[in-house]
Amino acid sequence: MAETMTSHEPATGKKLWSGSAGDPAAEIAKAREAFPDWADHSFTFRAETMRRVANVVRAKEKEFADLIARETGKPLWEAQQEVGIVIGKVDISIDAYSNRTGSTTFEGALGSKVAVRHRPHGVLGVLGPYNFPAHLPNGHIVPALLAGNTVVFKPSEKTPASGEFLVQCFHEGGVPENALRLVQGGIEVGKALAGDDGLDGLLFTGSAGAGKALAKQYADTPHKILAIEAGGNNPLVAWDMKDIHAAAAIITQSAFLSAGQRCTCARRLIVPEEGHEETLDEVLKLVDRIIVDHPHADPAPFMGPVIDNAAADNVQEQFVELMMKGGVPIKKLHRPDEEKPFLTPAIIDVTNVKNRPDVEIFGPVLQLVRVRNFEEAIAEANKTRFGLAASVLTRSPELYKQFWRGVRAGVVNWNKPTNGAPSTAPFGGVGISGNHRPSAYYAADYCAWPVTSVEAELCRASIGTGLKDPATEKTR
Ligand SMILES: NC(=O)C1=CN([C@@H]2O[C@H](COP(=O)(O)OP(=O)(O)OC[C@H]3O[C@@H](n4cnc5c(N)ncnc54)[C@H](O)[C@@H]3O)[C@@H](O)[C@H]2O)C=CC1
Ligand SMILES: O=C(O)CCC(=O)N[C@@H](CCC(=O)O)C(=O)O
Repeated sequence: MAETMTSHEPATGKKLWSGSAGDPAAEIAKAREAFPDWADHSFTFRAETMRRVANVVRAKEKEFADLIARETGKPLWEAQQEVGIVIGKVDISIDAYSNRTGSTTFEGALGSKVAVRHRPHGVLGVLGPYNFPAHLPNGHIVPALLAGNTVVFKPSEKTPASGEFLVQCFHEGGVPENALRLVQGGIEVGKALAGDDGLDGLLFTGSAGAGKALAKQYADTPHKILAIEAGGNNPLVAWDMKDIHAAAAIITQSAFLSAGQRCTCARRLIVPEEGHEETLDEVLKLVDRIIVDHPHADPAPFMGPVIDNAAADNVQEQFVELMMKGGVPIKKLHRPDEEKPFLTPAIIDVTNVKNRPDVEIFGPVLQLVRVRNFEEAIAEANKTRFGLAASVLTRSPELYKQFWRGVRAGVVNWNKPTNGAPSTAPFGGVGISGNHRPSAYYAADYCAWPVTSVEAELCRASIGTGLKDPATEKTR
């Protein structure tokens, strides 16, 4: 019998959704059946269908944002932003398909033409995380469908309702039911989907640990596409800022947006030993004003709860571990109600913690590291196996240049937060943050394979040398 699943509102504990886990093999079979027809449609047809999907989402914007806010706990304004990004993804992906994977022809040798065209892989799986239950899977689904693939999508087991809503929008917009299949379930269903022989590739967004497990699972199938978008232990260097208030706002947004549940959130604030106190005071003033509350509360909160009690327990344990290793809390992590996953923003000085765990604390915890000079700041920024996002706050273009060249990350920003990356650019990380298949604008790349054809309307001999001339018996 299929496993029963439920999802609960993190802010209230109320049951939001219940259903059954699905069967990935059955869904892949349906998507396989739909593939030839969907791939045979013109790109224009598929692009128009996607635009209709965007219109459906637009028409349901309020309802969708309300659901996302309730299911994830993120503030309503942030859920509204997420729905806006879902809509915007369609035009960006249409543009990206043409720019990254469209068709080109150019002159070849001996009057031939060289044509480069792209073809879809077949049936692609999409595994989504809970923190952006619509935007991130949508960021794979739209480019995959546009390129002519069909898709089987498994949302996070923590946000099944948002995943289901998203798929309904595609179907209402005219994507055939079997061209996009929904399969609900947890890790075991994810593993079964990823490992099914009928799948031509997998587009994954989630934790680095799961990414590694999937890379192992795919070791025997190097011919299958595997795109991994994982998390980070992201550094933010606050060095020599002119406007301390603005800098404090950037630091606060970087660390605590989405209650710290963005892969791009700053986890480490790296500051000069001498003269960082003013910046820190300003950050603390701002942090003290942060409202942590229900997603629909009035006044609107900056942060909601984290996704569930288990996640809150985990963040609390990681904070205590840092304290036990010698970390000095500057602003303690509080959980006002032990039964609920609301956490207040926390800052801890870990400068003297030896063997700091290089992990992603997926919650509102910022670790402060004091360093003696800018070289040390770059070295500290690179003290991680991850490599997703990094940012430097400095007045000096030279220091930014040094930072840009010295830091290993897929997103390297100057006087801007670590998060809030644009969908109009490639997005991905190095190290264990990914596998060199950046998504967002470059998602088009892994959704289609290029076919190069050297073409001529008539056969013409191309061997000119190394043959004997029949008339003279001489070698040409
Ligand atoms: N680089 C990026 O674009 C982003 C990365 N993330 C990362 O995602 C994480 C938070 O999301 P979570 O939902 O907790 O991630 P997760 O890794 O626990 O789960 C993601 C999805 O993969 C499935 N899954 C987990 N383990 C699996 C396995 N071994 N085999 C097959 N499927 C498996 C889950 O059921 C879920 O659908 C954070 O680490 C965050 O940094 C989140 C958003 C964007
Ligand atoms: O995928 C895109 O279209 C752009 C990248 C993006 O949305 N990045 C987000 C982080 C996603 C996450 O943390 O889960 C950001 O930079 O805030």
